[in-house]
Amino acid sequence: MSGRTADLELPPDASVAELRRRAQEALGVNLSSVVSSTGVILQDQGTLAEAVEDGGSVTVHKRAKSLAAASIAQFVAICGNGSVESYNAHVAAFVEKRGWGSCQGLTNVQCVQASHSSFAAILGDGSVEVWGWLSDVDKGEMQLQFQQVKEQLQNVVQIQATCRAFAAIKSDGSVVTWGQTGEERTRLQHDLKDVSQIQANHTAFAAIRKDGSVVTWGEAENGGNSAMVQQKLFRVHQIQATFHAFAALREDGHVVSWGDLCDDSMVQEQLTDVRQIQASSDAFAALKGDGTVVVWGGEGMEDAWDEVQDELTQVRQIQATADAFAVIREDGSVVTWGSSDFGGDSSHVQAHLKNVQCIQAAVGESFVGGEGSGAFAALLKDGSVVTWGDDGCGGDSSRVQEQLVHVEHIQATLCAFAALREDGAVVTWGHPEYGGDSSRVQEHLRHVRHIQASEKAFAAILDDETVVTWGSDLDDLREEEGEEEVMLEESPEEEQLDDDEDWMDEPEEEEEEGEGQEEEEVQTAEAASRASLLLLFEGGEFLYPAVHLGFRRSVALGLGAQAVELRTLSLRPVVFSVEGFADGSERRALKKLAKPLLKKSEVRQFDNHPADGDQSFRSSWSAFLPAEDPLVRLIMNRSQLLTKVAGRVENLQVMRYRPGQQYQAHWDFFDPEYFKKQPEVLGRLTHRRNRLLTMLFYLASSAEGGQTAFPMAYGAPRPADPEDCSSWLQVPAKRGKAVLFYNLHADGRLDRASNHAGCKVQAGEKWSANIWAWNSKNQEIMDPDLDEL
Ligand SMILES: O=C(O)CCC(=O)C(=O)O
Ligand SMILES: [Fe+2]
Repeated sequence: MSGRTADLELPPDASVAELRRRAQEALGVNLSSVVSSTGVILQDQGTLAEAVEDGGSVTVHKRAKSLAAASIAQFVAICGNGSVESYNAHVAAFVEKRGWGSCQGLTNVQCVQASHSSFAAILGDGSVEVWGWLSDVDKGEMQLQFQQVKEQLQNVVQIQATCRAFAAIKSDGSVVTWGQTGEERTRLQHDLKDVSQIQANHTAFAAIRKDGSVVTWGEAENGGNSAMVQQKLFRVHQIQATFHAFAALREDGHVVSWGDLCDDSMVQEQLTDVRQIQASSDAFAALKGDGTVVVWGGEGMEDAWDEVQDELTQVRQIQATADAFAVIREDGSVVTWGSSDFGGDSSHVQAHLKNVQCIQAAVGESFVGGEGSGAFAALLKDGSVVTWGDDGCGGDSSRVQEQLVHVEHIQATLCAFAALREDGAVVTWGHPEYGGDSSRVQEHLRHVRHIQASEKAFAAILDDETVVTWGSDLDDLREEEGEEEVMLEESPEEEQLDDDEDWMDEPEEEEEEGEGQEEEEVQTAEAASRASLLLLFEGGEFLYPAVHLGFRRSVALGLGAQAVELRTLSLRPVVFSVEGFADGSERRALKKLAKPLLKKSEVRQFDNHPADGDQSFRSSWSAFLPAEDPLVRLIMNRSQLLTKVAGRVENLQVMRYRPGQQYQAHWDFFDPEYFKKQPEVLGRLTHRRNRLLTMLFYLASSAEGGQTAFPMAYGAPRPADPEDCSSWLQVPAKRGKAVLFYNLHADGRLDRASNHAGCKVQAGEKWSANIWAWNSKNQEIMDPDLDEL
């Protein structure tokens, strides 16, 4: 494992799971499958004796995680199995409505392309899904257009996007476009054949066809119309884009450019033997075979270049911010030109710019003619870093200079840098709102393997595969929402109304939310639209991201249905309170249905438990409700829509607790360790199959006590006393409310922090309904006989 080794001694009858666990501990990494020398994935509960011959070998695989960056206000998570989860306050609502917010719907994602405000993903079968709009106007328009072309989107191999439009290349070389592409559909349909590549700037597209000709569309003056240069556009093999123009590199080394602010007539003669083109927001720089550089376009950029032209020899690499260029020469020196706010002036650090290995650019946010700033960071061969450009954008790294040693790699957002050091630490500087301040997460930034930047935030993958994200927008979000109180207060008025026998009189409780609340939500949404964040799941199970304590999201469960609200109560275990899941008449009807069916609750016995079990462990009465009942079916469907676990829920169960009754601290998953002698249970747990989540909703609560409590929340150890609810995270069993929590991690590992209890009812009665969902579809698990642990 990256050169690390560990000696483990295990008896022949030790399980494969045990081997993996021990290896994980010893190496400090997450390991997924254990594979025999013949390539068979070994099942967890098999023994080593069965799996390996004497002197034989097994390999243990480490799951590689990757991160995908996103545009300004959105974020993309890549699940361990190549599926994707995208997320933000705006996007989430849409994704969840479509039902493929889960990793299931979007499996095998090949790539994701972000336009300014939305995403498109190519799925494994070559079809395309899109999501995420910042404004309703965009959304309506884009959705409509997408629906019109969706059927044509098969066998897609590449997608490109401008701010407002998408273009997808199909394997037969045809192109499908949607969004604001200009009203030229007929021409495009005719011209867009045999396309091999597409390049996009902010508002126009340029496609290279297999014969090297070019087809353009989109905003005409920004490159969407190439008629003026059309006869020169042949044998093109590469196109670069500024915000509003294109430059095409031909096989013969000539360059042709068109669009806004990109007049190349002054330099056309020099544009020969070009090897590479780099673009700032509005200028191009071409690196020629002889190591010189030619610049055109942009305001004042050609003049700036003129001044340094003598120095531009033996150039190896060109980098650009939005309004400046920097080149590394063969001898490791650096030459810069362009706006000093963007790093065009490096004179004050020239003495240090020796032996430069590579340059990273915080491009800056600039629109042509507008204000903005950017910076460069050069990584030297000795692992130190030199920066210049706008101080606030990372041009000034003096605050962290001493820490910038043995740097291996630098990443940049639009206005900040993060350096990964050899020792796995991360050093950040630059604009705090762009990730330049990582102090909030600094203690976690150890053993970092990889950093990734979006436009405004960073994410780091650690050696143990966890992901840490930072970027000050996230902090804003937190501050604006505030850390919610986790103990939900029960209002005494409501409690009184809910007496068991006067069901029919139960009034529908109305949420009394003041106007202040609404205002707060608007603010939160605004904050969210500015946030960039990367979230990542491993293993392909969709879990609602907990985000932070008090985080609220509204999930729409279909047309006309009221949205359900989830609020994060704990990050580990992941626990949400749920509002608006079932209404009063539904709850009353469920209770009525359950009443005649109630039996003493059972627990699935562990191997070493006496047959009659411990009576005080689970003392409630309960009933599995008939799945044929229309109401039961409705509720179960709704729970599947909410939790995105289609076809994997057990029958709905209703529980009644009377005074003194409880459910002591326990786990809802089945720990294979406890069922070694019960093959019928073990058989259901192969491939990390288990109970993924539990959703409880409270039907009636005249009870004192009876909370659902999580002893291990916030890092607490397993409780010594399984009945002591006093200091645990508690969710009151309040009528109409619900709680949703995950018993497993996304990859199927048991989350022991999900330990929970139904606290003792002191007085009155507690009625709740319970939905357990598995992480894998398996007919047998619907067998109500396989009861709770
Ligand atoms: O009743 C409760 O609050 C907890 C119930 C529970 O843990 C379960 O049914 O698995
Ligand atoms: Fe439970």
